[in-house]
Amino acid sequence: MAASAHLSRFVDFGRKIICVGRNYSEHAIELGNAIPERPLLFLKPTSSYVEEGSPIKIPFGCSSLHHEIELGVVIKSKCFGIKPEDVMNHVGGFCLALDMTARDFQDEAKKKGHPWTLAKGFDTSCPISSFIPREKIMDPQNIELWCSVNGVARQRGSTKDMIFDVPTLLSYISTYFTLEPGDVVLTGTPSGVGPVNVGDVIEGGITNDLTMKFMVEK
Ligand SMILES: O=C(O)/C=C/C(=O)CC(=O)C(=O)O
Ligand SMILES: [Mg+2]
Repeated sequence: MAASAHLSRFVDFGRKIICVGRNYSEHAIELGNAIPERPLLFLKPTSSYVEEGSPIKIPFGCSSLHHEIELGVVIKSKCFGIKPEDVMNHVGGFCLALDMTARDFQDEAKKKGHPWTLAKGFDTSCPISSFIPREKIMDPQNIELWCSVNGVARQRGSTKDMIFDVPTLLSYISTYFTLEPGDVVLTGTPSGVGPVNVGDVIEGGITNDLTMKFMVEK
């Protein structure tokens, strides 16, 4: 099946987008957070997906929209309570994603002890690349991720530096959520997150391989 057909499958299935936060110590530190002892999870609705060719929209009232480049893991088969050594059998492939974050909304929510739903789950908060078949990424812990804004480098990191690796994350998540075909797990962002404004062009990629480009609009 063509890669694009796989993409429409996982988007059309419209299951869950499970996100991991603070999974790179340099990023946890840059925002003044402690290193987590267990994976920190939150969800985005599938209405947050946006594909290349459509813009990222700044949510109403947001004055600090941040980019976060992340490796996404696409689930191919239903599983629950899976051990780390078995969980990769349920992975169909990967994708690149931006966990767009209304940082001002998030800061306010953090102060009040409120959930991050508005900060992380608004429409267009999950720009996503085309599907990357599993065979193209033999080792998900050896991927270089980068992100630039208007051609200026902002983020560059290696998935080697994840605090919790992909099998550990998926196994942990599957202890609490049934993972289903089409679910996407965003594995956290390396350091270098920062603001974007109307008219900016965000590009992201995996070294020497897939790239994606999104324009920011009001
Ligand atoms: O706690 C914060 O201030 C911010 C945390 C995040 O936005 C977490 C992530 O989404 C991430 O690390 O990728
Ligand atoms: Mg993130």
